[in-house]
Amino acid sequence: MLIGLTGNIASGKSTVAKYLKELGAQVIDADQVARQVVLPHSPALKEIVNSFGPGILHEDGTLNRAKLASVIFQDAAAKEKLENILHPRIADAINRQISSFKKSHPGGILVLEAPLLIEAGWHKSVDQVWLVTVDPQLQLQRLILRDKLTPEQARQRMASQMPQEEKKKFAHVIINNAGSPSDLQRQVQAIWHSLPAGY
Ligand SMILES: CC(C)(COP(=O)(O)OP(=O)(O)OC[C@H]1O[C@@H](n2cnc3c(N)ncnc32)[C@H](O)[C@@H]1O)[C@@H](O)C(=O)NCCC(=O)NCCS
Ligand SMILES: Nc1ncnc2c1ncn2[C@@H]1O[C@H](COP(=O)(O)OP(=O)(O)OP(=O)(O)O)[C@@H](O)[C@H]1O
Repeated sequence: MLIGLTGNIASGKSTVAKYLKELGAQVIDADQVARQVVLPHSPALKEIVNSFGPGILHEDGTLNRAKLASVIFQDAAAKEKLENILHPRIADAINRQISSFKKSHPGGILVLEAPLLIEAGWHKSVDQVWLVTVDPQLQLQRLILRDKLTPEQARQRMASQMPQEEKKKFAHVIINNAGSPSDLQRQVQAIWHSLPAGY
């Protein structure tokens, strides 16, 4: 069974994924895969330099993520350009991991944690969509605190994603992260234990 775990920025996906791992789930983290495809000398990094210029790299040849973020989160065309370079490669890498999991764990549960699961259309390939939701005020607070962004930068990042209300239409399970971390953990445990027997 493949579960697509999604939610907007700083909604709490990684925290949910951490609790799921404690329960024995295997998790693929799409943000992590996105980092692997842009390692130095990768074809994706070369394409990014061709599109955004050599100034998008640090002196040591690694991607300057903060600089790229400041470009794409205030320019929808630049964001689309980056996604066109990265998403096919991220999808290929994820599909390889899914195939290998299915071979090694027939009938097992695999979680794909992906912020853009629905925007990228990957929700069509999973068995269930689990959506982590959070009130925008709390989301803003948690995002500023975690990533040390200005309120303006945080708002730009939030505005670059599909509104949470729209995502609810695609969700089989909604995990409301308005409470404490232990409230969240209890919800995750309850959902996990309600999965059909055999998984
Ligand atoms: C712009 C980049 C370099 C910023 O890197 P940074 O280390 O600051 O952030 P990180 O990668 O940890 O992402 C943090 C969060 O930003 C949001 N986010 C990232 N990319 C996007 C995007 N293209 N559109 C909307 N939100 C995004 C997600 O909620 C994500 O969880 C990086 O996010 C990136 O390469 N994005 C493009 C690839 C992508 O679409 N990744 C999403 C996973 S499929
Ligand atoms: N219930 C909660 N109470 C307080 N803080 C929380 C709660 N849930 C998550 N957080 C904190 O909020 C921040 C965002 O959570 P998390 O990193 O899990 O979100 P995310 O959805 O994975 O974000 P991203 O899309 O950026 O990867 C983190 O600093 C996390 O520790």
